[in-house]
Amino acid sequence: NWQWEEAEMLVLLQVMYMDLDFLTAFHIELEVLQNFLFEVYCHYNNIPFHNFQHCFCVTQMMYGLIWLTDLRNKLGRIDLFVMLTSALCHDLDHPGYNNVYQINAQTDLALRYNDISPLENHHCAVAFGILSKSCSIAHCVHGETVCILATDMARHNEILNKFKVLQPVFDFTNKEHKEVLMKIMVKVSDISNEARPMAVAEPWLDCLLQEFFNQSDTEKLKGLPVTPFMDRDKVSKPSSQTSFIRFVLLPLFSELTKLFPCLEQHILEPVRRALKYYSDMERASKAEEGTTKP
Ligand SMILES: Nc1nc2c(ncn2[C@@H]2O[C@@H]3COP(=O)(O)O[C@H]3[C@H]2O)c(=O)[nH]1
Ligand SMILES: [Zn+2]
Repeated sequence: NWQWEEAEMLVLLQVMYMDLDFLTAFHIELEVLQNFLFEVYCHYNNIPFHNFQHCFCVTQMMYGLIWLTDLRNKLGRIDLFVMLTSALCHDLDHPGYNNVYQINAQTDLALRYNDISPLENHHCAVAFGILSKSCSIAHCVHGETVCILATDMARHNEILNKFKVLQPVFDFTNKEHKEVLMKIMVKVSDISNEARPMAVAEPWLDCLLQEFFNQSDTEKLKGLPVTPFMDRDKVSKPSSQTSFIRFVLLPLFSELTKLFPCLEQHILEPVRRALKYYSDMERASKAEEGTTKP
């Protein structure tokens, strides 16, 4: 992904919408789609991680997953449209400071949304604003809200557990089952950097840590509680990744792979390789620490 210019990413997003037949199915004029995509681009901030490039990667992953899992023949066109559009809009106007910060710093967003998923509610509100300008794209806004709100990691276990329970009896025609799968697909796409080749994934980790450290530095400056996994004095690249992969990525990705075994090589294997890479790095840095200590 690092090779694409912003204008190229906009064209690629357009191709994804065209390729999934959304323009014909929903009578969307090409110019309306282009204006919509440009508005989305304008509403992402220039911050280290939650920027337009992240939005592009998440949408691209969703597009890839839809093809790999043959969801075109399992879900309705509108469901696919909701998933791709949710991926596109899921971090709109992200300020670079997470929900915990919003709540502790009592920001306008936290006050507006009563401390309940302030960021995700804001991403939805900004998405509404953009979607309402182009009504031929504003399909099933309810579905998009549900999927975007599901990206709050505070709800991770709730959503994963729901999916686990449905897994053995999963039915693509059941509305409730479908909704949980759509949430899982958006969540998987959102945190899928480690499923990409290492040369792509590692710079993303640098960007994420830059945003994390920026938040914890601000928390220290303002005397707010310091978010431990963002503290530059406590986390390193390998420590951050080994626990994230073990406790978040592998459990989530394995569950989706049970429903779609073909995903094993695409999302599980690269993540296992990444775990080995960062575990080796962690061991090496511990060994080095051991030899340099007086
Ligand atoms: N440590 C770690 N956290 C990640 C990674 N990818 C996503 N996340 C976290 O997962 C979260 C998903 O929702 P957010 O975008 O709020 O913030 C994201 C990060 O906090 C990763 O590769 N490593
Ligand atoms: Zn995201």
